[in-house]
Amino acid sequence: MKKTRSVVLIGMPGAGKSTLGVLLAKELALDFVDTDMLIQLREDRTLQEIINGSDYLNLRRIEGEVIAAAHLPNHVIATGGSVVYSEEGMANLRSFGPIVFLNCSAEELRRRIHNYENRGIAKAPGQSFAELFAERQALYRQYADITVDCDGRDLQQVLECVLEELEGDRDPGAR
Ligand SMILES: Nc1ncnc2c1ncn2[C@@H]1O[C@H](COP(=O)(O)OP(=O)(O)O)[C@@H](O)[C@H]1O
Ligand SMILES: O=C(O)C1=C[C@@H](OP(=O)(O)O)[C@@H](O)[C@H](O)C1
Ligand SMILES: [Mg+2]
Repeated sequence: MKKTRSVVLIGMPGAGKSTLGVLLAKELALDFVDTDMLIQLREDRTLQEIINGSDYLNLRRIEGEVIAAAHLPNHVIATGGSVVYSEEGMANLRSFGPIVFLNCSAEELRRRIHNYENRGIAKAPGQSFAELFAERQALYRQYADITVDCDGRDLQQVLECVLEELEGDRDPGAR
């Protein structure tokens, strides 16, 4: 499938996908979408309500369905941290443009996330942050076309790094 100009942001909750996504969309003159909003709109309830009303696997299942069916050319796409559990969803996202992994250390993420247990994270009950981090890190790396390290960088600096990396990644055939 022909690539569009979209850019897909992946990474742990707290990595900055939603916040950075808007800035990046403005900079690249693209539309912006946060896939968490697509899920909530389809379900007419919040992510936390989905988890409370069923469980984390149901949220992952719904997320996979929504992402696999989404048509998002020419968007900056901020995903939820659990998107990488859907192979079909990730294949669909990749058809729209490169996948950028916002890589943060566990220590930095812990500083940013204060409500790990009730933030709506799609994790197994009792799964520790360290366990979730390790499990996810492998998946983010597997799907990333571009990895940007975010520790020690403010939003503006991360934005500049992402733009620089995208500039060097213009020829998708080279990937
Ligand atoms: N590079 C950064 N430096 C400091 N704080 C950041 C940075 N990127 C994001 N944040 C902050 O971290 C929090 C989580 O950001 P958010 O965009 O919601 O992450 P995500 O969508 O990946 O879960 C927000 O308060 C945001 O302002
Ligand atoms: O990592 C996760 O399990 C999740 C992250 C959330 O998005 P952010 O990564 O934007 O916080 C949201 O999709 C959902 O609550 C599940
Ligand atoms: Mg977000």
